[in-house]
Amino acid sequence: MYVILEWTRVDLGILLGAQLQLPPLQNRRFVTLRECTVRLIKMAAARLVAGTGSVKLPPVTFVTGNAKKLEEVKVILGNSIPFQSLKLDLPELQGDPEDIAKEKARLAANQVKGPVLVEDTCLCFNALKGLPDLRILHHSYIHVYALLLVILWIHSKWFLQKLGHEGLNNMLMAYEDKSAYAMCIFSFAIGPNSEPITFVGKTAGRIVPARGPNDFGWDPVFQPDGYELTYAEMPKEEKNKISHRSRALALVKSHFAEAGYAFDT
Ligand SMILES: O=c1[nH]c(=O)c2ncn([C@@H]3O[C@H](COP(=O)(O)OP(=O)(O)OP(=O)(O)O)[C@@H](O)[C@H]3O)c2[nH]1
Ligand SMILES: [Mg+2]
Repeated sequence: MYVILEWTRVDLGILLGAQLQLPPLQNRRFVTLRECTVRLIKMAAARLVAGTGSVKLPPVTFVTGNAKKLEEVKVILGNSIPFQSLKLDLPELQGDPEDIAKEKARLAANQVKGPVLVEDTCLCFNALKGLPDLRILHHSYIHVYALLLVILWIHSKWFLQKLGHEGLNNMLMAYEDKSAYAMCIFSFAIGPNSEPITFVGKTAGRIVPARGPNDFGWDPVFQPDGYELTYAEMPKEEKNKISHRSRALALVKSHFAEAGYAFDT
């Protein structure tokens, strides 16, 4: 209640808002009791889970074998979370995307023996019933060519490389619905023996004939809703504002702010 009363005083309101990660005041003078309570409970719960206040963590290791992902993560995270990167080729797992991300985090934490962040990304075609984990088409191929199941299961990355952008478009040729969404799941594990948690970001769009530089996966064929440009054609800053990756990382940042982890520097 104290928070609510004092929130109307802008100076203290801003201070408390920063502490509680409340939405900025902007056009409103009040913040609801519910918002404050939810934030306080989430902070307390996150701190309890993290055991912070007493535990100091080494910097988080972002584990990926993908240099383009790393480039984007560096820009999006900036200095918000102390992290270093490690290039490891983690196995290309199959299954439910959140389970994949968690398993990647477990594998990475076992190798790093400390806090790790990993991510798993997929492109989902709505015409193909938004098949869960249409991770660059290997699942959609399964949908269309069930007999290739075993081969595709094994060669998910190889499959993307072989199919190419034209192949992605051709897959939807029989469908009017070209809509799709890009999904990114980050998973954070505090160490080898802790249960990883996940953060999901999605961006809706559609599949178009390839346009723009061809230096990152399916960026040239994915045009986000509300834009005339594909991810590949957009300036990087623009993609980073609306991307599946930045949306997932916004949740990661909130979690770190709420948990209040203390880091060794
Ligand atoms: O056009 C794109 N825009 C993106 O924003 C994006 N993010 C990932 N990808 C590609 O999608 C597959 C995911 O597989 P993936 O999540 O297992 O990644 P990866 O194996 O490359 O790295 P990692 O698993 O070591 O982190 C890989 O082929 C990535 O190149 C993207 N393509
Ligand atoms: Mg991978």
